[in-house]
Amino acid sequence: MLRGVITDIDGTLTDEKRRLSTAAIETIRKLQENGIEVVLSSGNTSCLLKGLCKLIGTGGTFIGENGGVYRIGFQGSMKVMANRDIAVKALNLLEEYYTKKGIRLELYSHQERYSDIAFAREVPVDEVRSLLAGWPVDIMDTNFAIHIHEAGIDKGKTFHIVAEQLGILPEEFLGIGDSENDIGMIKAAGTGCCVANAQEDVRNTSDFCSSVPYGEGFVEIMRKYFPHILAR
Ligand SMILES: O=C(O)COP(=O)(O)O
Ligand SMILES: [Mg+2]
Repeated sequence: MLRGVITDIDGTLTDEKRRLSTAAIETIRKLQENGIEVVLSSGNTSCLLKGLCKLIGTGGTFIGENGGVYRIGFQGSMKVMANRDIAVKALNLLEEYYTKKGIRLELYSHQERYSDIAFAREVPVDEVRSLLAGWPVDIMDTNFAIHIHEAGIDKGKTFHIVAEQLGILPEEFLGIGDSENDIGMIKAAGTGCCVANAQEDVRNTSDFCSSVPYGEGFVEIMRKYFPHILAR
């Protein structure tokens, strides 16, 4: 039986311009009010996630920075899963290389990150991967940003810890997302889903993919798996 939902944010609850779907918010509220634990899981920062949990109306548990940070409930203290130093060193190398080419990387929320670094997708991710070949880091392209963090961290690994602390088995969760940073989480959840705009490798990992994209796709999937709560 499903007891929890772990959901990506950008591209799953939002559209391509990062605008939240109000229908998805309503759906999350109904799930949470009916005893389904909804966990937000994003590449974004803990600052943003803390606000979103409150404003959307979840139980306060989140995973941020692609698994690099997490918190259990509103009262939990935030835990950091990775050493950020290696990501910052990798960034220094990239900045040195791109500055010589006259390119300035646009960093995202640099001061608010505890475990990773993120920047705009204005340089080819394959080039970033080859510049950092052999470094003990993972590089994620989320369609919204390029992220770098210490190797071995991802939403899926941190999800296992979060599920245990919530007292819900990973198999009792529905996991849903849209891009490569969601694959570990979608695989780890008992039911793995993606929205119609998902990257090809995410579609191939999922048990079910919605017919419509973004927030509407999220709602379609929740109605399919929680018909008793979300009957129209
Ligand atoms: O922060 C990003 O790059 C994407 O965030 P997401 O994991 O919520 O899609
Ligand atoms: Mg996403």
